[in-house]
Amino acid sequence: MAIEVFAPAKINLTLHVTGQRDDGYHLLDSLVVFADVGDTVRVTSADRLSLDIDGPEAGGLDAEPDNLVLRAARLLAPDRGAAITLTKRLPVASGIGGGSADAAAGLRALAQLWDMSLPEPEQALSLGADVPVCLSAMPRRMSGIGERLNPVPPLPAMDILLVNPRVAVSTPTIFRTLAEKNNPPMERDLPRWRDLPDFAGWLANQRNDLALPAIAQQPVITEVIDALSEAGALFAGMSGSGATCFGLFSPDHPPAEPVLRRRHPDWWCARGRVL
Ligand SMILES: C[C@](O)(CO)[C@H](O)COP(=O)(O)OP(=O)(O)OC[C@H]1O[C@@H](n2ccc(N)nc2=O)[C@H](O)[C@@H]1O
Ligand SMILES: Nc1ncnc2c1ncn2[C@@H]1O[C@H](COP(=O)(O)OP(=O)(O)OP(=O)(O)O)[C@@H](O)[C@H]1O
Repeated sequence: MAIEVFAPAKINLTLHVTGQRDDGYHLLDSLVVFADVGDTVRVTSADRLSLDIDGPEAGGLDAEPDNLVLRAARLLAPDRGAAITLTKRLPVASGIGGGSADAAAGLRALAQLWDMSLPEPEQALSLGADVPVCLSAMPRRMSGIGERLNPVPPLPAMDILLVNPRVAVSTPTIFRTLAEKNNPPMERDLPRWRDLPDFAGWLANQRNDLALPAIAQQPVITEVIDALSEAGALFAGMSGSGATCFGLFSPDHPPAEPVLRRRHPDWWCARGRVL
């Protein structure tokens, strides 16, 4: 039996860093969505645990024991076997949760293969702060260090363009170089957005507190955000700790993607729909 689970890209539309715990982890308040752009995890029965990686972004990763898909398998059942194939389409270390999305998809696929229940969010968190939200794979307001998940008001339909300037960014380094750790959260109750322009206007007044330290390390991020705005995005920003940026578009007015691709042939670029 083969089971295939899609691992959608995670996008932090907002990312407010509101404090730091004694163990060094940061407290967040983030509006997280997913896109129909992502990796695929496929599992089949086998005596021992193995991982193959293929796909256009496979070069960025080795099938080492610390691969998050293998760590997810061992968390679920330390001694069981399965042959896992990871098709990698999301750039590695790019702020769109690739590893966490793969871990969550791996947990789903293997829980089905092995007829087990999924781990609790606290357990999933031990694989990575983004794993609980990736397990939900729905728009969520994420807080705590990533373990508290709340529903959000209905979002308008939107298309998304993801662009990565092909620079890898280390999440711990960006958190470490963030100057101010105690920033205000989003408003207590999120508004009921009328439509996409209303939502984009609201986003323009929110923040990604990791953008400044990420831009200090990789100034090209500013160029990416500008290019997305030039391509007609109603709102453009950076996801997670970068360097991937996103532009939001009305489904009726698709982005000027060919122009962007022509001007920046080296950048990774993927267009999709917000799920
Ligand atoms: C930046 C985000 O992508 C926003 O969604 C996440 O908070 C990061 O999630 P992730 O990559 O799954 O993070 P982890 O693998 O758990 O942590 C990587 C490193 O980032 C830092 N980290 C991560 C999450 C968090 N709330 N506070 C932190 O300070 C820690 O130094 C940690 O060692
Ligand atoms: N299946 C995987 N896919 C991607 N990275 C993985 C995977 N397994 C382990 N890793 C390691 O995890 C690190 C972070 O990669 P990932 O792509 O999850 O970062 P990210 O997109 O910045 O995530 P986030 O948005 O959650 O911060 C990489 O340096 C990589 O070596």
